[in-house]
This record gives sequence, C-alpha cells and structure tokens, in this order.
Amino acid sequence: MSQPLTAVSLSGVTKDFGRVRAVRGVDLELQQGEVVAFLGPNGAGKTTTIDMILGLSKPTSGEVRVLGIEPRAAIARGLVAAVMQTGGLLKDLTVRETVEYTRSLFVDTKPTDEVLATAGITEIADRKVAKCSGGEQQRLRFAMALLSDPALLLLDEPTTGMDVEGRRAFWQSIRQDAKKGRTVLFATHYLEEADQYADRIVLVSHGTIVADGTGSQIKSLASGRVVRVTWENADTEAITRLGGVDDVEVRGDQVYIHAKDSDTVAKYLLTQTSARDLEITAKGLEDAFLSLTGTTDSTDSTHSTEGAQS
Ligand SMILES: Nc1ncnc2c1ncn2[C@@H]1O[C@H](COP(=O)(O)OP(=O)(O)OP(=O)(O)O)[C@@H](O)[C@H]1O
Repeated sequence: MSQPLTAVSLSGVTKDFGRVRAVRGVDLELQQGEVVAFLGPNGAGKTTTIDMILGLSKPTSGEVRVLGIEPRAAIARGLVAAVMQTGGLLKDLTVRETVEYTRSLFVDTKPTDEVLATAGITEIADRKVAKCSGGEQQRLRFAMALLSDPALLLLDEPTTGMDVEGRRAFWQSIRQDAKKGRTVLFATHYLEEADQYADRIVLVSHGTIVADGTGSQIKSLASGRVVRVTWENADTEAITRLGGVDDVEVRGDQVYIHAKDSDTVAKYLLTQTSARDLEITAKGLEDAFLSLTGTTDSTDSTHSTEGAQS
C-alpha cells in the first residue's frame, strides 16, 4: 500500500493575541482519511488553531501546511472547507437557495440535491433559514461545506444544537466520506463524542497538546485508579519508576498517584515508605480528561502522559 499523504502539518506553531499566548508550540500531523478530534476545554486554543489551518490568521511563529501547500492556496483550490459555529447564513433565503447561491461561487461542485441529501436536509429544502433550528442551520453549513468535495474538512463543534438522531446521521455521513479519503478535524468539548466518532483524539489544554492517541489509548489513561496517601517529603521519583504509574501529583503532604496497577503501588507505599492513611479510588473518563487538561485545582503537580503519545 502507498504511504498516506500528510493532510495537515503544524510545526512549532504559536499564536499570540497581544500578551495572550493562545497556542504554544504545537506540532501535529494529520494523515489523509483520518477523522481526528481536537478535544479540550474552553480557551484551550482549538478555534485559534483551526483558524490558522484555514488561513484566516497567521501563526506568530512556526509553520502550517495543508496538503503540502500554504493554507490560503489550499483554500483557493477548493481543497478545504469548514463548518464553523456561527455566521455565514442569510436568514431570508431558503435552505435550497442558500446552497444554490454558495454553489454559484465555485467552478466545480457537487449537485445541490446530493449535498442536501448527504446533510439530511432534503425535506426542509424550501424552508427559510430564519425558520430553521440551530441544529438544522448546522446541517445547512455542513451541506455548503460539502459542495466543493473538499479533501480536508474542519468542523468547529459541528453538532451543537443537533438532537441525538441528527448527531448520529451527521457522523455516519462524515465517516463514509472519510473512508473515501477525506480528512476531518473537529473541535469538541465532549469526550464521549470524540471517543465515539474519531480515529484519533488530540487532547489540548492551555495551547499545548497534552495527549495524542486513539480513543482506547486515551481511555486507558482513565482506566486506572488513584492511590492517595499522606506522605511528607514524598519520593515521587521512586513512585514514577514503579511500572504502570501514569501520573503523580503532590498537594502539600497529600500525594495522588494515578496508576494502572494500584495494588503494586499500595504495597510499595505501605511497606517501603513512611506513607500512611492510604485510600484507593476508581478513576472515571471525565476525571482523566480533567486531570490531563489541567482543569483540576492541582497547583503543584507533575504530569506524565507518555502512555497516550502516538
Ligand atoms: N482575537 C482574540 N483576541 C484576544 N484573545 C483571543 C482572541 N481569540 C482567542 N483569544 C484567546 O485565546 C485563547 C484560546 O481561544 P480559542 O478560542 O482558540 O479556544 P477554544 O479552545 O476554541 O475555546 P472554546 O472551546 O471555548 O471555543 C483564549 O484564552 C482566548 O481568550
């Protein structure tokens, strides 16, 4: 089989807004046909990164390439399309008129009926945009993005406002196109959505990538337990050397050890160290997300996410 082509490449990308560093040295490569979730909390830098891939803004430093060329050149060639959260719709046009109008701006496009069908909005084609629900408007944006049959599709929280059935149909259609080689990068806050629909999850927090792997790799970070002990002058290095330890956090005299094999950790702590008052709790997916994206209140912590790096 031939080597997959690189659809998106970011190297050493940073973006500053005045004194705010929104993106801090991101290196990322997406291969053609991958469906990748860009997962992170509010303000993580997802939209800023997508804007740079779309050529809407330039990195402060580093380089962005789309299918081997400058983002703006890739857009000009109709290779890239996006579904953003807001804007871009004229309320007085019908759904069909909106697609027809957008179509008139391109040289080579898919037929209107085909994109309406793929986006699941054939039945509301004659409805005015103003009368469409938020989820229906998102589907209309999706239909417009499909017109140029883009090699790369960028989606910023695409299913906002869609009901369960709408989401399912939307993702089914995305997955079908990915099989034909389309690369999809979507930003989301939802771990479940990322896990269910992406081949790969890139977890971002405070402008950096904190984990990058398949859903099951990311979930394996969450599959372990947390061992908490009271331990003055903790020797965290020794703990990190034990097998299966993902993360060690120190908060004053409390030490939290995130580990796959909590029995070994507990045995070691109680027999080889002065740690006491030991407690073991199971860690959920949501907890893993929060601890990896640094949205817990741990101020004095060390993180290690090597387990999820691909
Ligand atoms: N035009 C701007 N001027 C100043 N600061 C900005 C600008 N755009 C983004 N930021 C800041 O950059 C950081 C990253 O924002 P960004 O919108 O990329 O995050 P996000 O991950 O997309 O968040 P959300 O999930 O809320 O959409 C935030 O701290 C934000 O306040």
